Amino acid sequence: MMWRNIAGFSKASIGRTGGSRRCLSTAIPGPCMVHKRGSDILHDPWFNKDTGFPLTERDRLGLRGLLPPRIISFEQQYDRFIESFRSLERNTLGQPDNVVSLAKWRILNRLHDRNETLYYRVLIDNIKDFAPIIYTPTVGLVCQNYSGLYRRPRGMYFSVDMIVITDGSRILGLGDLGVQGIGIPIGKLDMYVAAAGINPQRVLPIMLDVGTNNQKLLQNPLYLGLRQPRLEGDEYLEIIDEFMEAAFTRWPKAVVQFEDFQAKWAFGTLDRYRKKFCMFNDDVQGTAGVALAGLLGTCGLGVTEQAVARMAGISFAEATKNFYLIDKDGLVTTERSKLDPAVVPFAKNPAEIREGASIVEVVKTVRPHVLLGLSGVGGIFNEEVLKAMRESDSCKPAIFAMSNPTLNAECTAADAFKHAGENIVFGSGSPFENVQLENGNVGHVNQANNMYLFPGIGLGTLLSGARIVTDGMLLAAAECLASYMTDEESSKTVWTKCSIRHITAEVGAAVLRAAVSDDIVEGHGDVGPRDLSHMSKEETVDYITRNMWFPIYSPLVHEK
Ligand SMILES: NC(=O)c1ccc[n+]([C@@H]2O[C@H](COP(=O)([O-])OP(=O)(O)OC[C@H]3O[C@@H](n4cnc5c(N)ncnc54)[C@H](O)[C@@H]3O)[C@@H](O)[C@H]2O)c1
Ligand SMILES: O=C(O)C[C@H](O)C(=O)O
Ligand SMILES: [Mg+2]
Repeated sequence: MMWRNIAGFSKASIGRTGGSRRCLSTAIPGPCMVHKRGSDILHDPWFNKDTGFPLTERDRLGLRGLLPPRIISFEQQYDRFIESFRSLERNTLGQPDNVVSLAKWRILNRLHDRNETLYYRVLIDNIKDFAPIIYTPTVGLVCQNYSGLYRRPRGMYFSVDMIVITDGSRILGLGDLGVQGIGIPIGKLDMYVAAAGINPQRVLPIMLDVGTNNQKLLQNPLYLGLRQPRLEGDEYLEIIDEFMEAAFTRWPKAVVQFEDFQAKWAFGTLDRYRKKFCMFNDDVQGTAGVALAGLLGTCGLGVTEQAVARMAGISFAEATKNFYLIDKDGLVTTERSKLDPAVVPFAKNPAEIREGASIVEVVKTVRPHVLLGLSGVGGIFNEEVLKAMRESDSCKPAIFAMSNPTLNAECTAADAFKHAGENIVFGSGSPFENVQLENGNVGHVNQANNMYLFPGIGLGTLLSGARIVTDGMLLAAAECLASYMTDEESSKTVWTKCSIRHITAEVGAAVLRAAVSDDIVEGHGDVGPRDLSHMSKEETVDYITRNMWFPIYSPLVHEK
């Protein structure tokens, strides 16, 4: 673990460091804002500016001689990095996708390890190109190879706002990856920095190593985690309980995001903690919100409100009649033994459609409007299933292949448009290129990934000071996201067309305002609960936006 010495940003500590004898004096030097000197600064990615250190800082922080004399501006450094990245793209043309993706991840990761300000700036400005590398789908490949790729730990911090925790038991659709799953909290928190403007000094990725049941990893001599089977039952829960108590004792105002826990623990831990701690489960709640936004969005903006109103107007039992749940054993009916209580309301009458019916049978019988894939199994929306969707009762059927990473998607975008028809709405968890259709139009791909929701849920909750995340806050987030999908042909990609920070600010504001409605806001910093409740929608968006961190080099010494 790396301990970052960030002392020196408060007035008191500026006073303490002011007389540091290690500051080489020029005229009448002002105080230095950092305790570290020389190579310690260059090796700290938070402070490091590489060749961008101005002369005053080189003098006073003991950097002369450690850097080449020429000063390179931030913009030049930025352009140079982008040029190296593009040259890597050129040099790896024609090589296998996995090799290229990992090479791209390495060059970004090396920058992250060296200079965080530059790293986050290139990430924010090029989020469309870089999110698929630091996040889904390449992060899956990184997790699979993590023990071999590992170079340097990612930190320990003084103050924490956002924690993303995993136990590594269900990493994307790749199964149990043990400690190598740490790549997911790191990737999610990078998205928190890029999309929500959470200060990278205040995020904490956590991997709880409770063992792994992945035999290949247990036998791999390079595997970095505990070589023991996963803890189970009460022993497991005691560890999670201890973590939650410790985290909230240390950082009572933090928000904890549970990520990629296997279903068996995802639902149980959510029930156990959601009324007690400020936490949510991204895969359960964030994903439900994205799927809901997608469903509302496919109705078109005009009818979204009506759809919500109608949904609110019917009972849960009525609503479940419209859903057909298929798992690895086929369609779930009441004939199934040992039904999970959460599944019971969805179980169909076997007289209507047989127990265990395949996806294609269900599609042919039900002629659904929407096909939603969260199976983790690549390709199960095969040609036959997709062709059956042509008989959908909807004139604009929706196909969401939400499983990650790319190879685990239920179908590709190209296959969906080719087999199911050119009138479909397509969404996928991992990015796909838009598809050139035979009729000359473009088949638009929406990225139906919780990355459009969790940053706003986390940021809105944090800035509200709420101590729990309510259903109202989650529904507000989904409805807000749905409003970004319009029915116009040209705007089908609108989720990705708007800047992700813009979407996050709006989603965050919706979450915060829902927390106000639920009367649970406690305020954040100088902004009290009354201030929050008096803010208009626009003022709330503005408040959220003003609280976003942005990467620029800060001066490390006072000029005077
Ligand atoms: N796009 C997103 O934002 C997003 C969010 C969360 C999860 N996911 C993806 O969803 C996938 C599943 O995650 P999860 O947490 O729901 O996993 P899970 O293990 O809880 O659920 C998988 C389900 O798929 C069923 N299944 C397995 N094989 C099947 C088959 N051949 N046919 C039909 N059903 C089958 C299983 O019975 C199970 O019910 C993963 O790939 C994950 O990456 C995507
Ligand atoms: O990580 C992602 O890309 C989305 C989601 O949380 C998943 O588990 O697949
Ligand atoms: Mg996940």
